Amino acid sequence: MLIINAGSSSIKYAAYGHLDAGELTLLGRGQIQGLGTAPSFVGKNQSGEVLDKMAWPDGNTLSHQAATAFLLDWLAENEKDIEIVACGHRVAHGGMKYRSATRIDAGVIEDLAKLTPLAPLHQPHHLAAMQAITETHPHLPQVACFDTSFHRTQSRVAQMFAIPRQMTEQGIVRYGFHGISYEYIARQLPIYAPNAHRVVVAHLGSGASMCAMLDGISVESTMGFTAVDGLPMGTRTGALDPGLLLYLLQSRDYDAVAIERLLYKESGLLGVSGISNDMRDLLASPAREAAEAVEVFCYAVGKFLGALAMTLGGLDAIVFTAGIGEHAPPVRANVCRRAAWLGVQLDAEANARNERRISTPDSPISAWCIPTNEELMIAIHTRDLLGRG
Ligand SMILES: Nc1ncnc2c1ncn2[C@@H]1O[C@H](COP(=O)(O)OP(=O)(O)O)[C@@H](O)[C@H]1O
Ligand SMILES: CC(=O)OP(=O)(O)O
Ligand SMILES: [Mg+2]
Repeated sequence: MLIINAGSSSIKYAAYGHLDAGELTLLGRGQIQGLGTAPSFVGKNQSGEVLDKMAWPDGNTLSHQAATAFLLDWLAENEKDIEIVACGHRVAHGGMKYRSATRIDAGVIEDLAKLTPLAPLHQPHHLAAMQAITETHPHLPQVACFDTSFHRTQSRVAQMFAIPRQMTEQGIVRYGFHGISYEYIARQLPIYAPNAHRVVVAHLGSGASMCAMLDGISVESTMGFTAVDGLPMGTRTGALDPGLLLYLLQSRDYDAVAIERLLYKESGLLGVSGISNDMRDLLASPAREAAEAVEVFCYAVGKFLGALAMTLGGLDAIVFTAGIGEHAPPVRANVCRRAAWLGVQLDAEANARNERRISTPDSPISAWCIPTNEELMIAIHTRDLLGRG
């Protein structure tokens, strides 16, 4: 099975073999990361050894579409031994209709395309990947796995906006995203922290959100109807006073296109720093603006941690994952410092080494750094769905 996970700054792929006992075996994986800043590719074999890598010097111009085409060409050329029998795709938005993994056909593609305005940095790239695969492998079964599925366990109240009821009934609700990642973490955490029932997971990547889970079930998340709500992100605003948008429309000559650009592309870490949307650049920069962008980000993570702990009636553990969550000790340390009053005691050395447990052994609330694996989760759903057929 070929798995494709298009994110806002990256396209990740993995190939899994499906052996007799239903076990999934990793055959190879890799990604193009840094789309929009400094794109680079790495392809690895099943043991994690690098097979190939390259970087695009005039990087900013590599589109998601070109990156997908590059990956498919590279796989055809360099992974000739892997015969693809199915393809699983990550899809950011499933809307009201698609609540679990679904076999892709022309009707599904048409439905998902209608959700593009709700996830403009993602949905077109998922669809482009499906179409590219359909062209090269017209009979290959393809499966869509949705970021929104995991959150459908949330209470009606948690999913509601305070808007006229008929709009809620039409599906204008808080969907939540990054659910494929949260589902993977929900399966992993009991291995490390079997007694953690009330957990907040911070998926901090180019897109960033947080999820409150009770015994591995989503009860609340920071993202809403679209993937722009909640935390500030690489280029997205996060939660914003909606009155500001009205002001821009009425008094500053903004139109919908300019608003979309502001919400999705010009803001977040990039907008505040004026330097980069990549946390690595900001942590390495001596500029005051870079430090301020990091502070704005960590402040928001801390603020939402408090709110999510409230929805759980307390907190047993916090988990950091995704690009920033897995690789940026200063960000985790900053957030844990803010949560010290709640009972999070950071183990600074474990944190600096990106160890799994980053809190002290007697910390009342434990803190964890757990790498996510959305590709494996997609492979499991793809296998389960097609296996049933
Ligand atoms: N070593 C690192 N230190 C700090 N931030 C990092 C590091 N590695 C990756 N990141 C951050 O993670 C982001 C990518 O995260 P990822 O979860 O792969 O994003 P996405 O799936 O949204 O494209 C990058 O934009 C960068 O900000
Ligand atoms: C939903 C979302 O923001 O995804 P990503 O973090 O991959 O951009
Ligand atoms: Mg991602």
